[in-house]
Amino acid sequence: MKLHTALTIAGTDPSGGAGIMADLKSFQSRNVYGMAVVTSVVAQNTTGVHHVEHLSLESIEKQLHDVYSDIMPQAVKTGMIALPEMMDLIYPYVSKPIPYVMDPVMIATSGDRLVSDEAVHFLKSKLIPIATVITPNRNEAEVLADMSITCESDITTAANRILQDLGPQVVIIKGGHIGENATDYAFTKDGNVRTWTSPKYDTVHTHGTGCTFSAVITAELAKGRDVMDAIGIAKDYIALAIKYNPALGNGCGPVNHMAYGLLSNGPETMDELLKNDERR
Ligand SMILES: Nc1ncnc2c1ncn2[C@@H]1O[C@H](COP(=O)(O)OP(=O)(O)O)[C@@H](O)[C@H]1O
Ligand SMILES: Cc1ncc(COP(=O)(O)OP(=O)(O)O)c(N)n1
Repeated sequence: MKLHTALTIAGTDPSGGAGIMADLKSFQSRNVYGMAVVTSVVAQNTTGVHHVEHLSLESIEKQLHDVYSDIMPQAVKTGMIALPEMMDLIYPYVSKPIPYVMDPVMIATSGDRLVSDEAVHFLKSKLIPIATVITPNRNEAEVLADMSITCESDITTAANRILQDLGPQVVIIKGGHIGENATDYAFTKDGNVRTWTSPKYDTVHTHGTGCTFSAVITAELAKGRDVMDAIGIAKDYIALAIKYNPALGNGCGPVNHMAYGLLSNGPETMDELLKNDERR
């Protein structure tokens, strides 16, 4: 059996909700063989980030070498890359001719900063220009476009600034923190604009939504799917994953990576599915 392959380069979350753990769950759910290079070991859970330890450049380089010299990924994504030196190291790997999805992770939902100011500068000048897709949330888009975003026309202005000044192929400004619905906006370098909307679920359990959304896009690009179709699948996946979140932990809990696979083709609810499962 030939499987498509995808790589994530990011930080960890021992509680399994965000970072590399969310990425690998997303790849697996989309039937893609997942690989992972760890940049930083983060002690975090649903209540916040409690400790961060960056791996040495030597360790990151050796991990990258061992992946790329053996199993070539068909798409790659980056998440938490905390330091400019790490970005410098990663640059030649993500500039290979495969789709590159960049989640410009800066701050966790808990409010904890995950990358340094210098790293943000490097992200803008070096990594974003070579990205196929970037997926900023509202705060990240504000930093990248150097403006505040309060309404739909601000989203268009910010996206155009990011496309023109920083040069990715596609920018998706995610709507988890803007507006009454969860509307995501994709703008392409050649002037196309598309939106995807789902209800905004009234829940605190959205830990790792950005990681999951960008990882599903990466998995679909690894299969050779068109970018817009990949975003559509990621949007349906994340909406169901949030709607059927397992309400774990004492704070902002993780999403449900089984929901899309179980529910996207049928009318059943998650409760009915679980009942059927218990009877088996
Ligand atoms: N409460 C919610 N209900 C439905 N979709 C949501 C909700 N919160 C976030 N999303 C979706 O999850 C994805 C991640 O968005 P966002 O929360 O803005 O990013 P981040 O996790 O990076 O802050 C987007 O597709 C967004 O529309
Ligand atoms: C190691 C690590 N990487 C990224 C994040 C941020 O995750 P994200 O999906 O943007 O959403 P929240 O977890 O902030 O809700 C993280 N927490 N840890």
